Amino acid sequence: METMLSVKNLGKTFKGKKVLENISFDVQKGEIMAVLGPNGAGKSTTIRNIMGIMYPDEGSISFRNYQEIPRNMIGYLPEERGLYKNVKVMDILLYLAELKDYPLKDAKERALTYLKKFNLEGKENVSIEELSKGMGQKVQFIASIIHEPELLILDEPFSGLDPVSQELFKDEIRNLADQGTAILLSSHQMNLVEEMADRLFMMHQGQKVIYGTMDEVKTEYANFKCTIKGKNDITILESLPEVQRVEQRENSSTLYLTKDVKPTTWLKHLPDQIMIQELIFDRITLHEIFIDIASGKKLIEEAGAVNA
Ligand SMILES: Nc1ncnc2c1ncn2[C@@H]1O[C@H](COP(=O)(O)OP(=O)(O)OP(=O)(O)O)[C@@H](O)[C@H]1O
Repeated sequence: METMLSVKNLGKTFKGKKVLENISFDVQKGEIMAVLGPNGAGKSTTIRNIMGIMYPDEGSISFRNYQEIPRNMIGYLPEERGLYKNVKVMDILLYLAELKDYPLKDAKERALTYLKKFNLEGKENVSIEELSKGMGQKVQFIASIIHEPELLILDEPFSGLDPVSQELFKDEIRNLADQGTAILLSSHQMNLVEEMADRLFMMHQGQKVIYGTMDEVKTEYANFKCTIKGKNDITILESLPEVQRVEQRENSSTLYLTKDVKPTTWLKHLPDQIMIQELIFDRITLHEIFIDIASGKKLIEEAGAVNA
């Protein structure tokens, strides 16, 4: 594994308020690293510091062995969308490729390939302002990868996309990683992150709360839960061993279990009086871990930190 981006002990203060504190992570060649956190956690500030849009008060950022981050080796999809409005799709893509010293002939070929991939075939000569929001976002995504960057930074790439386009983006981001691109991704779509990220860095109020591979995070933080379909008395469910809390709906209940529960033993001891039409036993999702953190539950302190 080759480290492409290394962020060390980043700190940033705005008007006396510390918005980043001791942020450290790296991104390896060929991996998708997700930066997650609730609104205001500091994700965009971290990315803007990496991109040199602003400078950190503390810490350092390096790309491979370079002192200065070489802009033509990096692709960036900013959170704020918007390309020049009055310009044709192909013209803007070629212009941006040229700014990155990428050969025009190759850029044109790549542009056509990606326009086709994103169902924008034939839109080369349409001006940006005539495109829908989602179409514009696809063009902006193409603009961020037209020059074959070694490191790709995507700030909320899925926002505003319909489910089909989200899948297209997801597949393409995975493809790029498989071809060796190092990808740093910030997103609120937890289901997509869960499906695609190799590692994740979760932050809250400018600080690290979780850092590790998806498997490590799941094993460490995603306790088991058991969903039972059928009408049951909540007091009986709550009194079962190793049940932390119960969420009850009309005709089903979800039991959130303690960290060290052994599924086979636990299931064996379910009393006969419990009515089971269906039973699903799995782990809590990244979405649920995220909600716990964002709502300030003590999950992190209880579990300890991965890669602390
Ligand atoms: N230019 C700025 N001046 C002052 N404060 C700022 C500035 N930019 C960001 N902040 C503050 O820094 C904190 C982190 O903001 P940031 O935009 O990085 O969060 P985020 O995790 O990207 O949030 P979101 O998910 O809402 O995009 C917030 O408290 C925000 O108010």
